Amino acid sequence: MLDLVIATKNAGKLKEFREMLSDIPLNIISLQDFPGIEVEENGDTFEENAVLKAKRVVELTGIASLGDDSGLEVAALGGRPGVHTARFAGPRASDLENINKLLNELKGVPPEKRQARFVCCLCLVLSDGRIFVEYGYLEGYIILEPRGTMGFGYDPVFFVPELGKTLAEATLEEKNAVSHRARATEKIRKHLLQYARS
Ligand SMILES: O=c1nc[nH]c2c1ncn2[C@H]1C[C@H](O)[C@@H](COP(=O)(O)OP(=O)(O)OP(=O)(O)O)O1
Ligand SMILES: [Mg+2]
Repeated sequence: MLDLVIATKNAGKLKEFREMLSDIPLNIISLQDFPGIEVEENGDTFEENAVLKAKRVVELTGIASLGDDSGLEVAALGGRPGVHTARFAGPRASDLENINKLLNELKGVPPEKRQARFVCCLCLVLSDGRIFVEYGYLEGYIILEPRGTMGFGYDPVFFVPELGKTLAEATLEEKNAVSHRARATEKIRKHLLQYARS
């Protein structure tokens, strides 16, 4: 069975990928298995960063890699925090600090004007250098107070109308049925199947 390195340090993303890709015969590893690898996420777009992550890992390991760069675009903030979502409240910000910064910036904005979307850009780089890029999106609203304990990142404040709950109130299966990451993964699936068979 071939290895696939998910080019992430985020345990929440990794858990979602493991579940979504469980039917593909690949041995899924991550940067937890390569603690020395640091990727500077200095791109101006999700795509640049997803490509940076996967290319760097292939360069350093020689193993095929899937990079995920994702984030939140909030309409009332003109699309911010966007590519800066992970460091919204500062370079080493925790999920809680980021959520608090977001809720503060949206203070006074009424519920119907709190539309947001999650964006996920995935980049698959094979060891022969071939590159595939796909996007997925999830529309929702930023609620006034965090709700739920599952998931990671901004999940407790992201309400999904099609689920009738926040992403942190959704099970892994429910989140994976609709999420930006799941939708991008569906589009990249055929390339992963082909790689697994190669
Ligand atoms: O499904 C999600 N549910 C909640 N929050 C999410 C989700 N997807 C992305 N996000 C947030 C987390 C982080 O604040 C930023 C991604 O930043 P991003 O650089 O892509 O990921 P990361 O730094 O956590 O891990 P890594 O770069 O090692 O893959 O957007
Ligand atoms: Mg990151």
